[in-house]
Formats: sequence, structure tokens, C-alpha cells
Amino acid sequence: MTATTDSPTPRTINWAILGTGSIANDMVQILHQLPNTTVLAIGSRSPSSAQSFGSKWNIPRRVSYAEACSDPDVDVVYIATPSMRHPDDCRMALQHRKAILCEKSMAPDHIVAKQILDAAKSANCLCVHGVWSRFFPAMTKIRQIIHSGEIGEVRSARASFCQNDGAGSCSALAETGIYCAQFLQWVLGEDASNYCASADEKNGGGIGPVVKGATQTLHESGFDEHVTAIIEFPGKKIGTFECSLAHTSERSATVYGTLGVINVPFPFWCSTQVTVTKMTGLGSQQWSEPQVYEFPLPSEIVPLSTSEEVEGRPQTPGFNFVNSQGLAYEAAEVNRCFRGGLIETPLFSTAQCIEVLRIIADIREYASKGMS
Ligand SMILES: NC(=O)C1=CN([C@@H]2O[C@H](COP(=O)(O)OP(=O)(O)OC[C@H]3O[C@@H](n4cnc5c(N)ncnc54)[C@H](OP(=O)(O)O)[C@@H]3O)[C@@H](O)[C@H]2O)C=CC1
Ligand SMILES: O=C1OC[C@@H](O)[C@H](O)[C@H]1O
Repeated sequence: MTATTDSPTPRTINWAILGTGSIANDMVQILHQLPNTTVLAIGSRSPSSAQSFGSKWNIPRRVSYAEACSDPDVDVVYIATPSMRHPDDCRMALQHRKAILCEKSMAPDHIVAKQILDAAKSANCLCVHGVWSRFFPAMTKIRQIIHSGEIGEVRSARASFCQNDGAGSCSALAETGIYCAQFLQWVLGEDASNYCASADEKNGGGIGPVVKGATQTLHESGFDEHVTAIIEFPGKKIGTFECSLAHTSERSATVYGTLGVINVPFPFWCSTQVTVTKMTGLGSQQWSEPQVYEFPLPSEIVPLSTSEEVEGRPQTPGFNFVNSQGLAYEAAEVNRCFRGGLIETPLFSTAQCIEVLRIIADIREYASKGMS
């Protein structure tokens, strides 16, 4: 088996994609290369876009969103539309009892996310929030390092995801902040289900993460474009958070322990490298040689080229986003869960998904109060 196969005798799974934009372009190349996987339908708001994308990527059924979701032959719907559409697009797919892989952010907050996840549970449908970071082997390694005690007791962590990339067209919290929130939860959080139990105790010192400070800059469109926050996790562990769509940062993350640090360099949200540096002795002045762990992207997945022109424009072959080969981890996990009859993935559980969106909502609320 390779990084992207999930069982020795798998059944073929038929996918539909909603939306013909940048990430759909990357994911279709992944799905075409996963074993026993077919991209059966492309759904678009516009018949001509469905036609162009379908012809470029050899997808037989070129239809509307509603037709893609209601197609009886479709097993999994990949929602690759803009974030503000995700709740409605999820509901549409669930009405037809389809499994869902929904791009981030699945919902603006934990309340809407819970409604969707509850609907998926009632329909007995798999619903995966496509925070693709969670499916990278490097993320598993980070948890192993923490649990091994190599860096001592973890006290804090930071994550920064700032890129000058269309501020004003969407929320930085939803686009890049979610990667910081999920990282901090992964390295500082306890079992996310504890958090759900305390979800109504907003100021009652519940056992989940609590936002201790947050500030934001709003774009004239009303969307947040730069947000910073401090989050206290159980055990007084502190997470520092920064996201922006208006300026740049190194887009890395770090975990700090009593005996050393874990560095996750750019691009931390789709990481292929983790470095551990131990620091001990007087003034933490004894540094170990950094131990570097590499997790190469799945070599069987390559960028596919196409000679098609779309609307008269030649198309650039390859992927739009850094490390998009790693989308294969997420898509293979969806296939595995679907085949196994699961309704959630253990790699990003329903409870963890709700907790991450709760952190985002609490940061938004805290930062908004600071502005009034
Ligand atoms: N996992 C990852 O690495 C990445 C994830 N993303 C996420 O994927 C989602 C889509 O992002 P991206 O592909 O960059 O976006 P694009 O704008 O490139 O594409 C979105 C597509 O959605 C459809 N659409 C439906 N309603 C609208 C609307 N009101 N305005 C614009 N397009 C609309 C369009 O397809 P049509 O006209 O055919 O219906 C469009 O092509 C976002 O939620 C984003 O956060 C984005 C980049 C990377
Ligand atoms: O989700 C994403 O949004 C922003 C992109 O730059 C990034 O690569 C991608 O993962």
C-alpha cells in the first residue's frame, strides 16, 4: 500500500466537485490519481464553466450544484465553493444523503457547524471539514514528540499565517486563521470533547480554551483582515495567534516546552518537516543538534498537465497552492471513512471541528468588543 491507498480491496468511489475555482483545480488532479476513485460530476453555477472544467479534466457529468448533489451515482461531494456558501452547500448535499468533504471554513462558527454535523449524523452521512493540515503525517509526529516528553512539559505555542492575498474579499480568520486555531488546538488542547461539555460556560472558567485577548483590523468591506489573539488552554498553556490577508509573515508555528522547542517551518499548515531542538542546563544554554524529521509528499501524486485552453486562455499545468499533493492524505482518508461506513474521521473529529470553530468565533467576538 502507498500513502494514498487505504485498503487492499477497495470499492470505487464516485466524487462530485462543487465549484470550478483554484482549489477545485488542485483537488481534481489528486482525485484522478487516487486508486479506485472517479470524479464523476463537476457542478458549477454556470453551464459554460462546468463544460470547460469538465472538458479540461475529463469529467463526464457537467452539471449544476443541485444536479451534482442529487445524482444517485455520486457518493462524495467535495465542496470547493467560497466559505460563505459552505453551510448551504453542505445542507444541499446532505438533503441527498451524500458524504461531504467541505473546504475550510465549513461554517462561520461552531453553532452553524454543529447544525451541519448534527444533520449529517441524522442522515448517517460522513461529514469531513477539509482542514487538510490534520491529515499530514507531520501532524501525527508532532503529537508523538509532545507525548514522548522530549521537549519536557509543553507550556505554550504560536502560529502565524499572514499572506497578502485578497484582503476584503473574505475573512482572514476563516481563510488563514483557522489553520492557526487548529494547530494550537492540536498541540495545546486536551480531548476536544471536554470542551464541548463546557461550551455554554462562556465566562465560567470551563475546561476548554478561553480567549484572553484579541484585536483586529477590519477592511472597508467589513471583513477582518488582520487578527491577533491570546488563547489560554487547559493547564494554563498559552497559544499566540496571528492571521492576516493584508501583509506577510513567515507562516510557521512553534511549540515551546520546558526542555526544548518544536519548529514547524513554512508551510506549517501543510507541513513536511518538523524540527526538535532540546535546550537544557544553566540558562537553557545547552543546545542539542536539531533533530529534523522529514515527511515527503506522496511521490505517486504528480501535477497533471493539460493541453486544454479555457475560454481562449492557455492553462498553466500543475497546482495552484503549495504542497497540494498533500490533499491526497485528506481525500484518501475520506475514501477510507466512506468505505468503512464512518460518519466522522478520527483525524479531525466532530468535537475537534466544533472546538476549532468555537475558538475562531470567540476570537471574533472578543476582537469585536474591543472595537465598540
Ligand atoms: N485546502 C486548501 O489548500 C485551500 C482551500 N481553499 C478553500 O477553498 C474554497 C474555495 O477557494 P478558491 O478555490 O480559492 O476560490 P475560487 O474563487 O478560486 O473558486 C471558488 C469557486 O466557487 C464557485 N462560486 C460559487 N459562488 C461563488 C461566488 N459567490 N463567488 C465566487 N465563486 C463562487 C465558483 O465556481 P463556479 O462558478 O463554477 O460555480 C468559483 O470558481 C474556500 O473556502 C477556501 O478557503 C482555498 C485555497 C486552498
Ligand atoms: O487554504 C489555503 O488558503 C490559502 C493558501 O495560500 C493556502 O495555501 C491554502 O492552504
